[in-house]
Amino acid sequence: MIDKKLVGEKAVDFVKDGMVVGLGTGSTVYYTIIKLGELVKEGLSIIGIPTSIQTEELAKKVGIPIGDFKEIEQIDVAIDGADEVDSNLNLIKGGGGALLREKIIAKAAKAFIVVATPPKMVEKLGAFKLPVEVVPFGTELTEKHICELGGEPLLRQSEGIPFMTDNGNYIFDCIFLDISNPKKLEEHLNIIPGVVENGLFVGMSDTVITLDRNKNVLFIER
Ligand SMILES: O=C[C@H](O)[C@H](O)[C@H](O)COP(=O)(O)O
Repeated sequence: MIDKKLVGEKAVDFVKDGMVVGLGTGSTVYYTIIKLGELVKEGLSIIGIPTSIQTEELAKKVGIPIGDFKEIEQIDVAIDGADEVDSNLNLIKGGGGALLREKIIAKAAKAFIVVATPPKMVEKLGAFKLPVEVVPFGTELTEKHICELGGEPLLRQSEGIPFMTDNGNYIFDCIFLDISNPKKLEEHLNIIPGVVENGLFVGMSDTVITLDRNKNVLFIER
C-alpha cells in the first residue's frame, strides 16, 4: 500500500502544465490519479485520457478534466502500472483487464511512464499469467491456437461468468513457461484470428518508477 503510494505519486513529476495525460488503470496508478487531482485543485491544467471506465470515474471524481480524442492533438505522457517488468523494461499488463485501451494510449503517448513496486520487477516475464483479450465468438477455437503457441489458457471468470472487458471481450489468462522472446510471442498471439490484443508491452516503456531496498524512489530509464 505504502509502496504503491510512493511510486504512484512520484509519477506526477512527469506531468507539466498544459499536458494531455494518459491515465492508466490499477491500484498503483490510482495514487498518481489522486495526486494529479490534488494538483488540479491547486491550479494545474491538464486533460486526462483514461484507459478504462474505472479510471474515467476516478478521474472525474477527483476533478481531472477528461479529453475527447477528436479534440486532442497528442498525448504528452501516459502513466500506468504493470503486473511484471523485466530487466529490459518489457511488461506484462492486463491483470485488471484494461490492456487493450492501455496499449492504445501508451503507443500514442510521447512518453510512457510505468509505476511498479519491487515485487513486480523480474528478470524474465512469465510468472504472472499473460492476459490475452479475445472476442467472445469462437473462443474454443482461439484457445486452441493459443495452446499451439505453448500457452495454457484459462478463461477469466467473474462471479461465475466470463469476465467482460470494457470493450465487450473476454480474457484468457495464459501460462507461458518460456517467454524468452516477448516480441515474437506478442506478434504471434496478435495474428491469431479472435485475439484482439495481449498484455505484452515490448519496447514501450520509457521510464519505470520503482523503489530500491531502502525504499528510495528509483527511476529506471530505457
Ligand atoms: O489491466 C490492468 C493493468 O494492466 C494494470 O496496470 C496492472 O494490472 C497493474 O495493476 P496494479 O497496479 O493494481 O497491480
